Amino acid sequence: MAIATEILRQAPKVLLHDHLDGGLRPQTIVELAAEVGHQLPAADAESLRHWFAESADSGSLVRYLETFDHTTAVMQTPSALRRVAAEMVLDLAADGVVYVESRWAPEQHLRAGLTLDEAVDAVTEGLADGMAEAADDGHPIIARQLLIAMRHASSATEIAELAVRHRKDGVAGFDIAGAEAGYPPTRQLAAFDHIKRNNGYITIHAGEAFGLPSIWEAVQLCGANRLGHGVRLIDDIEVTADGATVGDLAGYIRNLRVPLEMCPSSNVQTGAARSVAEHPIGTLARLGFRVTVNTDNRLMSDTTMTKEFAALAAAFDYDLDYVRWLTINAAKSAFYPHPDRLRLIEDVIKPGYAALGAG
Ligand SMILES: O=c1[nH]cnc2c1ncn2[C@@H]1O[C@H](CO)[C@@H](O)[C@H]1O
Ligand SMILES: [Zn+2]
Repeated sequence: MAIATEILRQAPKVLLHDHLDGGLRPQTIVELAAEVGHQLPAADAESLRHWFAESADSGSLVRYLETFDHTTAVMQTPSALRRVAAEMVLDLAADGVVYVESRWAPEQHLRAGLTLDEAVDAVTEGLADGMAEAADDGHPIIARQLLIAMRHASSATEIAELAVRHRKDGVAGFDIAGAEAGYPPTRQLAAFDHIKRNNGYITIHAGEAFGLPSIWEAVQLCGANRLGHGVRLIDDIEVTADGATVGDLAGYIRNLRVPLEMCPSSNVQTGAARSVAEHPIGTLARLGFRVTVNTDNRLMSDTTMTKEFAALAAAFDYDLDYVRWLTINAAKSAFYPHPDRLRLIEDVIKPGYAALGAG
């Protein structure tokens, strides 16, 4: 039986892969664009919402990424970054998210003269605003950030240094994003090396628009502690009538519990999966990989954590206990101190599901 949407919304959820510049409220984009004189492809919030969802639904990661020109364009000042970050926290809290690591690429927010550090400070303040307001509303949430270096750019080491410098401000880790084909993770080896030398945490977008070599480099050469997407890991697995044959790379990832940040709706839009029902998450979860569920870009995919879980529950017949398992997977995989993670699981997640009759 399908889980009621309202139950999924109330269930505590942990979100590890959500782009700050992929989750703006359409109305906020309209207002911020008017302030800076940025020309939008649609005039009002509703048409803009449809424009993003339709344009991102292209079957190509490269075209999907073009839509971000219109979100980053309106996120160039401290007040805009702060507002967008605060609203992100509030929207997620209202959707039942209790912990989020929001990711964004500071280098894309310097066009109006901000320094990298000023940009990070603005987002840090926005996250604090959002957390305070959400707690007042009765929806407490912990919001941290991950800094992204764009994989085609040459500033990755500078961004890695920025991430280390702002660790005490809730910068939980470092990632690379952008077009994957032609930009292997090892291109940014020096940046990953800087993070590792400083005992920082790494997640890498890999195995989304490119296959196993990208995942292998990310894990074995760049030191990824988690994988963004990783859907193509399925290429290393052969499902047989009586089980599955798991290749060496997939076996390594499963054995060492490397978390997979899976984003079903986003993958259908970029063509990494044909449909949610055919998404590798079904097989990977069944085979015991450390699978987590994520939104990637709520604006572009017109999604929420509740919607992602509803789509998965419908496709794979998941019950609330399964949603709880996926949530605990995510909590265990957070770049958050271990004692805090345990507290989140024991004091928030488990009681939250118990109150809804699961666990
Ligand atoms: O699914 C994805 N794969 C690769 N890159 C992405 C994805 N979603 C967003 N971005 C890229 O990350 C930047 C910083 O947040 C975005 O501007 C977008 O270019
Ligand atoms: Zn992503």
